[in-house]
Amino acid sequence: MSLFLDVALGKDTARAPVWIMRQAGRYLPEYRAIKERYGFFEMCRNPEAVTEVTLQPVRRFDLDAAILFSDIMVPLAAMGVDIDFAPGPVIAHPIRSAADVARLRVPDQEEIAPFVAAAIPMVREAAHVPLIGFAGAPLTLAAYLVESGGSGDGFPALRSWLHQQPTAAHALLGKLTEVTIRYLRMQVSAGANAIQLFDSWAGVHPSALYARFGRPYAARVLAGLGDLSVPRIYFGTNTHHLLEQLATLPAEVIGVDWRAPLSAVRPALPARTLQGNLDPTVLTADPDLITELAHDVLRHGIGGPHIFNLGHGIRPDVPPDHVSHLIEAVRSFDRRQAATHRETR
Ligand SMILES: Cc1c2[nH]c(c1CCC(=O)O)Cc1[nH]c(c(CCC(=O)O)c1C)Cc1[nH]c(c(CCC(=O)O)c1C)Cc1[nH]c(c(C)c1CCC(=O)O)C2
Repeated sequence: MSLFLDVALGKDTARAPVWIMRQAGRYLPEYRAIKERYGFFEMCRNPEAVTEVTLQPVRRFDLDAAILFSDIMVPLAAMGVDIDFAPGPVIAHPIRSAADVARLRVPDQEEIAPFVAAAIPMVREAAHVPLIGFAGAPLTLAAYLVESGGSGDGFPALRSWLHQQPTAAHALLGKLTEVTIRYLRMQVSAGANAIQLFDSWAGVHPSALYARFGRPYAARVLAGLGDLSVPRIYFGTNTHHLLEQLATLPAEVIGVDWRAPLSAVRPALPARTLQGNLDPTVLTADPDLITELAHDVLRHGIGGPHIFNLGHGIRPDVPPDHVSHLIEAVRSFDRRQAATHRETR
């Protein structure tokens, strides 16, 4: 086993394992060099490029896990969606009607992303740490499909659509759920050691809407992997109002964004490993401040199993040296000693 998998499966260890969301990305010069050669989407579809880019951060840094290099939008191409990246996803024809939904294909497990199936064993062969596979959660994928891209202000077109066309919405979410289960099962059978379900925009919805269109589909995806004995991580941002609902998801690990300290979230999520949650902008700060704020996160993580991560993806303006510094700060923190110190204070 490994520190990352032990903690993901609920072990409360002296040292917190660490990995970083978007750890392969534009802040790394070696990533930018490969992207220049292929372009982003081509890179995602080339097994050698996927393998190389997945390995870049684990070669450079002392990380406890690798994450498959891909994008949550990748499996949607096999459903017949016309996608581009600029750099965020852009959908040529937004999905808005029952007929749009009906046209979407539900491909077999082997058809969804054969290049990912080819890359995973190559990564496993070369990596000395476990590999996290991932997919987007149905409601977050729907956000891009309906909005036809990203949104700076809470995906209003999606939220309107959920109110206007609930039947079409449930049909879309049902198809996305089925494809996502197949896609993640493929990743695990190819060799992924854990999976993360990215529901990045879960938090834009009021609790009642998330209860109808979000949680049930995320729960179905996670339950659909229940027989595979790999840890399941569910990650969303801005989810403080949804914690009661997250507490009943079939996931071993809940990812938390940077807004609230882990100690404030922990009581609502009993018997779960928490993952997070340093504010990503801290990585642009002076190294001494990085250490101080990373140790704050670690102190708030005491009281149950904790995987250290950022509260969302790493940003392109981060100097790679600051990442090495952060990992060193996490490594040097003894959670048992800090807990004793806290009790005797
Ligand atoms: C919402 C979402 C997307 N993609 C993803 C999410 C969920 C995670 C999150 O909330 O951040 C998931 C994702 N996208 C990417 C990964 C790689 C694995 C990793 O290192 O974590 C993962 C896990 C690569 C990527 N996906 C994308 C890039 C940048 C593309 C480039 O290099 O030009 C990378 C490295 C493009 C992308 N793709 C998406 C956006 C919003 C963007 C643009 C944002 C940005 O500029 O960083 C959709």
